[in-house]
Amino acid sequence: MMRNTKKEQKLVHWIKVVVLGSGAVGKSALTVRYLTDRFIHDYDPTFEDIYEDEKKPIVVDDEQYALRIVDTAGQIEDIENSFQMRHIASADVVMYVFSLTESQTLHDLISLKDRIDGMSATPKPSVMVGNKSDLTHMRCVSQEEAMGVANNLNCSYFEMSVASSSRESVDTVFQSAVKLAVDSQKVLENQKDGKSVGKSVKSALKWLKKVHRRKSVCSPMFFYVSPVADESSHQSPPATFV
Ligand SMILES: Nc1nc2c(ncn2[C@@H]2O[C@H](COP(=O)(O)OP(=O)(O)OP(=O)(O)O)[C@@H](O)[C@H]2O)c(=O)[nH]1
Repeated sequence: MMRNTKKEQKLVHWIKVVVLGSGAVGKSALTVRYLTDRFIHDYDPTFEDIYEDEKKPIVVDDEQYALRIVDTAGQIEDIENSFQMRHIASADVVMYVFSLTESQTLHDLISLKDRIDGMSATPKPSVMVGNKSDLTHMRCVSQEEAMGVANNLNCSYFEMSVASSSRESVDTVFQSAVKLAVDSQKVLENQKDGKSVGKSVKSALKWLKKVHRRKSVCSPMFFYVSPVADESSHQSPPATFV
């Protein structure tokens, strides 16, 4: 039997995921839960943490991808002039996190994505995570609002509780982010001009205004919906329930 030579082994590529969002929305809790399956109860504001995870590579199209996760600070007001920009500029995918218990964090996310997209010719592949779905009594962002915003911003959307969603749900968020990054790279390679198909922030805000004050719909602990191609079409039903 022939032994595998180094050349025959599958290459591991690195994917850089930058986790962004307002303070205390659960960016560190999400990152640590993914890496260790432990939930951090305490709040300790992050300056910047970088994790490299080669132990559980994510496989997309037969290739292995290891994650480099940058957990950023929640001080996002002047992010353009912050040292975090060097990570954002080199990110393969951006994970925007907001809290379902604070509408302002969703508004912050819209503005943040607009500013970040404006800094490069091609917007970064992005996923959006609505966190803290376990706090049902404090919830003030409905699924409908969040899905509409995600659709308008051309993001995949995940709604979950880092505190109580299953390990598989947490893994799915990162696996989908990697797949999105890989697929986007392939699309860009195929389209030399690679200009954005992203939709305007104006339409995201318009959507929020439209559904504002409507009754929230009951939410499961976790669901995922990918962006739909047609802005005028209705929302897809959740693709995954865990
Ligand atoms: N109930 C509940 N609490 C959560 C959840 N996710 C995070 N938290 C709590 O929210 C607080 C803030 O979480 P962090 O992960 O530190 O938030 P962050 O976004 O990294 O905050 P910054 O470092 O300031 O940017 C902590 O006390 C967490 O335990 C969740 O899904 N449910």
